[in-house]
Amino acid sequence: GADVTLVVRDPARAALIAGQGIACREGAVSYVARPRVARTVPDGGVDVLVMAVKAGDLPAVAASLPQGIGPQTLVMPLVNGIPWWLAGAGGETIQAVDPDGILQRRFLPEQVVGSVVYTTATVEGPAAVRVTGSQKLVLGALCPDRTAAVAALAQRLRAYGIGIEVCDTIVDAVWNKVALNLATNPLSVVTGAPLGQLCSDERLQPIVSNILDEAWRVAARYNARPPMTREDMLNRGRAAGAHRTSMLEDYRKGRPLELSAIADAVFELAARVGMDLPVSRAVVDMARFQTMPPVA
Ligand SMILES: NC(=O)C1=CN([C@@H]2O[C@H](COP(=O)(O)OP(=O)(O)OC[C@H]3O[C@@H](n4cnc5c(N)ncnc54)[C@H](OP(=O)(O)O)[C@@H]3O)[C@@H](O)[C@H]2O)C=CC1
Ligand SMILES: CC(C)(CO)C(=O)C(=O)O
Repeated sequence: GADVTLVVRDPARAALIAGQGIACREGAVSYVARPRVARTVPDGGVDVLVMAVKAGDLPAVAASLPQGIGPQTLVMPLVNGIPWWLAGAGGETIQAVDPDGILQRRFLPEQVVGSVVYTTATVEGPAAVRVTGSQKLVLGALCPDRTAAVAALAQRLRAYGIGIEVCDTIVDAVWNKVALNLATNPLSVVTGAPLGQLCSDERLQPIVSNILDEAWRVAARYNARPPMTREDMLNRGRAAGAHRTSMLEDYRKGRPLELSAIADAVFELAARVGMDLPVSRAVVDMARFQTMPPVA
């Protein structure tokens, strides 16, 4: 297999995983993954850097990378929401996701692999992960002359059993997933409902549909054409059944909500073209309200 190093910043957890590996459950299949474990990203010799952290942690990750992560390293952010690179190469940044412009400065568009993650994964313990349902990773080059490099990476990942779709228009795929996240993640925090219920309950499903429509209207203003219809999205959500969104998981654990990338960045891009998203804003405001300490 590939030579994989898992970067774990917590020393106790790093020692645990180095000793016993990670117990993985994928549907009915269980196995132990035994990657090499490090506390920081190795300085050199890295072909592909996978950044699977919450969007708000990306600037800190970028700031901590060693010099050895240079233009020769492909960088694959497995992160929900509007990616920093959607700002383009013009020097403008998306404040909500890249407030100091560090991501835009640290990574060249040529080295970034645009990525969209469809999975339902839950961390069950310090060295245990569970994945339910089907998984898919959509990859695409940001620059046309990097298409072959991304195709080669996809080929390698497929050989390890990862479901990969390579897409010529990764921006469309990004907006597709952003719409799903904007429509379901904040509402899951407000209601506590799992995905299946959000997309089928007669009181919640219309809210989800309205937010999907709002997100698609913004996407259209940026010339993106998300490939899924509203009904495709609702069916995907229904199929996820009792799965709780990653944002609801974070809320229940008292962790920060990933609203900057999933909501604020969409509002920022919408405002640039003179649009407001009233239903999305109302639900996002309520989700934020849920995280405030109770009034004494
Ligand atoms: N879970 C899911 O089903 C799905 C998640 N996603 C998206 O994937 C991304 C990752 O989500 P998920 O895996 O669920 O998130 P988790 O919060 O479960 O895991 C994120 C991990 O990132 C680690 N981390 C954060 N900052 C650093 C750093 N500077 N150095 C090293 N490690 C760091 C955290 O470490 P520590 O434990 O030390 O805090 C944590 O283990 C998010 O954008 C999410 O929205 C997309 C599709 C589905
Ligand atoms: C499962 C899904 C699609 C829910 O919106 C997701 O991406 C998440 O939980 O963050």
